[in-house]
Amino acid sequence: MILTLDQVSKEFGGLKALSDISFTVNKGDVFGVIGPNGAGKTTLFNLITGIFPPTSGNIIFNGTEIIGLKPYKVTALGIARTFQNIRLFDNLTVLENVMVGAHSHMKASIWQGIWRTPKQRREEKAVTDRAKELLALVGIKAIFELSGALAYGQQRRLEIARALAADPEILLLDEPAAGMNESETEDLMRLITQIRDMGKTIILIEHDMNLVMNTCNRLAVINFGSKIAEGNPEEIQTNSEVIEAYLGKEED
Ligand SMILES: Nc1ncnc2c1ncn2[C@@H]1O[C@H](COP(=O)(O)OP(=O)(O)OP(=O)(O)O)[C@@H](O)[C@H]1O
Repeated sequence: MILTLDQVSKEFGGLKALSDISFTVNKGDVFGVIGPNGAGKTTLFNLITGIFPPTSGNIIFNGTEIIGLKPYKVTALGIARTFQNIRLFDNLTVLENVMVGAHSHMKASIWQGIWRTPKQRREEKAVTDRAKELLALVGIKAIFELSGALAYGQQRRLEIARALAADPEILLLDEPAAGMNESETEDLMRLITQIRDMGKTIILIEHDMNLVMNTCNRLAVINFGSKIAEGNPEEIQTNSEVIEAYLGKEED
């Protein structure tokens, strides 16, 4: 197992956003988290990535408790994410946006930054080369354009490249298909499978059930902050409580 959530709860004031959520993600999983709007899915990602701590419960990554760690520490340990609302630096180029994602892995100190030692130049070149590889992986060619000039679907793929630049063991994707058309979504499905084949573990929040059922090997269903089911896609699709709470309804 690579990530374990043990009875994790989160309250905001009087609102219980998550109640006693437990599940285990294994290395190489594409683990889906699904459920109606407002169920608590993004809150789950915020807890895993250290945006805020849980009210109670524990989160264990590779045998280490990660509760209370700052987001940059969680990233440095090996968990990177994308956001539901795209968060790119529009005034940086596509390539620079990915290079920013590698920041937590750059070893050269600020003094080396000023004097630009050979070590730093070597490191910079390695980061640039890696960023270009990742952009090729996600299929973006316009690497010297400002990121704001990219089409929406491409911006979502750029976010994935940026998260991968941190070389995470686990990649958290928050609604990566949101706003994508059918062919963009199909490309995304292939990309997710490719990233898994690179040895990464993926946790995916997504409303597109075709994508979820075709890419995930395991799923947890959240409803009103509680986990109502966990299983493989077939088990989830035939679970009557899940159909009642979520799958039977039209989602936006
Ligand atoms: N920082 C916060 N402060 C207060 N309440 C919050 C905060 N973050 C989330 N919530 C509340 O927690 C609940 C769960 O929200 P969350 O965004 O996790 O749901 P979600 O399942 O990701 O929904 P969606 O599919 O619409 O993105 C909601 O009632 C939301 O208003």
